[in-house]
Amino acid sequence: MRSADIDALDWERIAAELDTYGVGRTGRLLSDEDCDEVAAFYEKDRFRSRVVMARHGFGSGEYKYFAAPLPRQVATLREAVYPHAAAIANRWAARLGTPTFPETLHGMLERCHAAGQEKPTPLLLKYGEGDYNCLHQDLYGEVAFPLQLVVLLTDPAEFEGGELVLTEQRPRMQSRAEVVPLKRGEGALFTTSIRPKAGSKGDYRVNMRHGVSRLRSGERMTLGVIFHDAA
Ligand SMILES: O=C(O)CCC(=O)C(=O)O
Ligand SMILES: [Fe+2]
Repeated sequence: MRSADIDALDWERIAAELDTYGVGRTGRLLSDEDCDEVAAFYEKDRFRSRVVMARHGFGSGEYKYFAAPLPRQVATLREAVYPHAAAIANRWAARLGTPTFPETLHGMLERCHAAGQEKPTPLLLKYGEGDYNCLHQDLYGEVAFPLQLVVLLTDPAEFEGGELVLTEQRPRMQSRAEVVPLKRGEGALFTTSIRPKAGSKGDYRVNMRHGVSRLRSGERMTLGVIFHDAA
């Protein structure tokens, strides 16, 4: 997809869903051809590290962080989605009374690099039967952008289970879960950790985590796009 296609997504709806639920489906971000091309990188030499999730207690399955330079499709997505995500992040920052974020990805990455966070964080994740991803937050240092993107690369007809799950921890209340069904090439923009939520007595802070439920059969691949770099 070109950045004009990304600009043409229904950002008003996506932002409204993020405000209410902490996650919004974006609609299609990658063509089927791009999904295949991005997934095929998994077997190529384009990564800075590979994580076998079971070794760290993160779940089961594996993922790889892309090395710089990022593949064209990934770089375009990260750059083109960022300004729309930053508009949402900055409205949240105003509500939370926290510092704002640069308007461009370039500005955000400069801030990361100045803080010693220089490693790219976009990643490919691969799950087979029985694999899952424990609830977590993708924070890699002091500098953190509050939203991130995930794109489903596999046709959902090719696997069972393996749902993207988010939990929302509310002060002095029980946690709420949200499951996000995605089509192939579709993305979900979601809260990395803290967001403001409107309540009857004004805004309060909720803490979110995300993960993936157990894959019952088949194979599932996703592209994760995190907007802050890692130390
Ligand atoms: O595979 C998924 O749907 C979620 C992966 C994930 O944890 C991420 O993109 O940060
Ligand atoms: Fe994650």
